[in-house]
Amino acid sequence: MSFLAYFALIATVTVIYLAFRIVIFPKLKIKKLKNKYGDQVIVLYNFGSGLIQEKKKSLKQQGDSLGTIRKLLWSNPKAKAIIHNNASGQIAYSFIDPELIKQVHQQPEFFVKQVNHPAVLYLFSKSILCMQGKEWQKQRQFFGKSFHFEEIRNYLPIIKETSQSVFGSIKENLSDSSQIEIQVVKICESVTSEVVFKAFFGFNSQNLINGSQNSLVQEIVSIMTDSYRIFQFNKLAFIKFLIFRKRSYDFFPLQCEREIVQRLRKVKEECDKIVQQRKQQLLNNPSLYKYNFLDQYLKEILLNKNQDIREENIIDNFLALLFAGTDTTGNMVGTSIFYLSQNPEIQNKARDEVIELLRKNHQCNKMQDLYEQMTFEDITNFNYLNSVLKESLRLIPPAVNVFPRKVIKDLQIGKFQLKKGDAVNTNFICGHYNPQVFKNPEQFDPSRWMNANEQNQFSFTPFSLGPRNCIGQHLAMIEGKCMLAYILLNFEIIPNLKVKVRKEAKMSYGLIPDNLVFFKKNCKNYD
Ligand code: HEM
Repeated sequence: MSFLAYFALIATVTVIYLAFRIVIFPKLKIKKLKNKYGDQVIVLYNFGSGLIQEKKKSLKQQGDSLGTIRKLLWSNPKAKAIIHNNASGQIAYSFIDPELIKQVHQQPEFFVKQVNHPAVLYLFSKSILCMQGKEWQKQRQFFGKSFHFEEIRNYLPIIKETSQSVFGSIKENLSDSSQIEIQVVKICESVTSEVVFKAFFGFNSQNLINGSQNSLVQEIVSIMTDSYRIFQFNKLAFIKFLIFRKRSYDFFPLQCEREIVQRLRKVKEECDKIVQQRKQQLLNNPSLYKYNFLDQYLKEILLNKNQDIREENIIDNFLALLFAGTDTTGNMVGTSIFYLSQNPEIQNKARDEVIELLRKNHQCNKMQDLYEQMTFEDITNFNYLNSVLKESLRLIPPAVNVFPRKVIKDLQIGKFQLKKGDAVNTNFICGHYNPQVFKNPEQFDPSRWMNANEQNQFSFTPFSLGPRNCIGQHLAMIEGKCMLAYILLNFEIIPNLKVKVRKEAKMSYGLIPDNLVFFKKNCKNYD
């Protein structure tokens, strides 16, 4: 047989295999499942892309990536799950019913996290985010201690100082009468990313990477965004991803993929330099240990000789915290700032709470002094501000899609029989907009959270649930309240009426464009 004939044969077999895997198998299976479960399920098939295509269409037509899903839910009130295809032809269940979501997340032994994105794997495969089983348990136990609610008070000085430095520089550039357009998520992310960096390494991230204008943190955040964009907008990269999945950077790399890999390598090398330097310092002088993640790691390894904690996990875990804690928390605070701008009464009420509580607890009047005196206890007592953040998380949960889970043993979830190899995608948005739990679900109403009866822990799950829930949730809420307290004390938040706001599910779910509000110096007299 000639080379050409071989090539034609292989190409034909590949096309037939892909047609079966991506089109015929999922279509038949979805039809079968619809017959079996009837109106308990909504079914969706999108050629080669699963829900990704549905979200793109929905953003274009309705200005909300999740608009179609929301409409489907409302027109199918009996549905407990959406069954759809994933990009690779896998069958995926997205449960709607909170009880079923709870059952999935409380039985992690039946699932593994399915992480296919090559950049995510390159950056985090040896981190808590991607690990499974016993390895994950060890990491979670070690990290869990530092993220305990009471431990977060140790990071408050870092959070206060970073918020003040970022938002304070905006204030310095404003005269009493002027106002300035604010890129809300971008500015909030510059706080949240720096907080993770400082909490991890104990100093700030000003050091530049050779050849880049960015600080180390900015470079990492920008690599993550760029690598997601490649899949979104480069069709060739996406097709390669469908075929090679997590190895797609390894085969026939495109120029843009090569660049990402180079940048990833550089970032890891920079982080490694920091770790090695600190290790040497501590070996020379153990009395230098401080309260930060890196020193705690090195203490376990060098002093306590803990075999479970390994040096090779340090950088991946730092990158994982940065990935998990920057964009999410930035979007939560950015969304809150947007809603406060749209609702002046709520904004005033939140500001009044902060000023009254701080004045009651401290002997000072000026906004700057109040912020400087603010303690961990004050922040935990900002109940209304807490409700503002929760209401933003309900309406626009930044982590709307958790990593898909792959079923590793057949199991029953409610009436649904899940087979080994199926995927489970969780869409928290469904519970968050359930009108039976939240009256007027589309309305931004923080006061609903002041009434404890209205809370339903399984319908409101922005931080996921079960043993693999968000380890950084207390840190995120304290950061959020601290940033909002600074903003409310120092600025009036004014809506940018020129922008047409949309809701996009990309790396996080959030509002676009980013220039959502103006800040004006708060010159009111509160005496
Ligand atoms: C508003 C802010 C945040 C939201 C909405 C959020 C949401 C979530 C969600 C939904 C998960 C589960 C993901 C999954 O199972 O696939 C998760 C996991 C995680 N989050 Fe967060 N997160 C936030 C902030 C943070 C912060 C500030 C940090 C740390 C600096 C953090 C670190 C992590 C880590 C390490 C995991 C993986 C935990 C594990 O697998 O054991 N998150 N987060």
